Amino acid sequence: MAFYEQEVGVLIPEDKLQARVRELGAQITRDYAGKELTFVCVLKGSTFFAMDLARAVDLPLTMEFLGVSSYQGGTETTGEVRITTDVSKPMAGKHLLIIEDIIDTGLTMSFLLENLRARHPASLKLCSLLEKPSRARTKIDIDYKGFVIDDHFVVGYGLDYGEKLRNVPFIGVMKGK
Ligand SMILES: O=P(O)(O)OC[C@H]1O[C@H](OP(=O)(O)OP(=O)(O)O)[C@H](O)[C@@H]1O
Ligand code: HPA
Repeated sequence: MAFYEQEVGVLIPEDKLQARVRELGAQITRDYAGKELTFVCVLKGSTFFAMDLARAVDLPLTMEFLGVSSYQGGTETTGEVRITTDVSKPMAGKHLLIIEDIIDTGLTMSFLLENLRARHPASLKLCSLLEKPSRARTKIDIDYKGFVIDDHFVVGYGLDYGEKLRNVPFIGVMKGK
């Protein structure tokens, strides 16, 4: 029995996740053909999704990583978004695709979009595996979206609860929460 089975139930199973990642990869491949694409992967939550998606894109892309934190281990945002690690190269003139795990209140993405826009990229788009519209505090347009979910605090496939459960292989919900 896996370590998480008593506390986590399945919301989106692994095979459904992987099938959607392949579809998104094919769509991104078509849309960015002939362009130099840079993934801006948002640490830490998007890492599992970003690694799978990168392998589903049939283009020679570059990967950058940008760390932001606002939940500080809990299930409610602190409302204060901080950059914990910045990208390693200038972003000016590049075709940026932000890779995120979840748009929940939208506060993190609102901050990030403004921050990256100010660096004058050639283009800036957003790919998020999950969207939780019931908790949105600001409107975020998602160019590539995996799944829309109801108001659950989700874990797994990169998403954490108190920094744990990121390595659960599916999108799960905490039992009894
Ligand atoms: O739409 P919002 O309400 O702002 O929530 C979404 C953000 O919250 C999580 O990050 P977190 O701050 O937990 O950092 P982590 O990715 O390192 O877990 C998640 O990975 C998103 O970046
Ligand atoms: O539902 C969630 N789960 C984990 N991390 C999160 N960060 C924002 N929303 C969530």
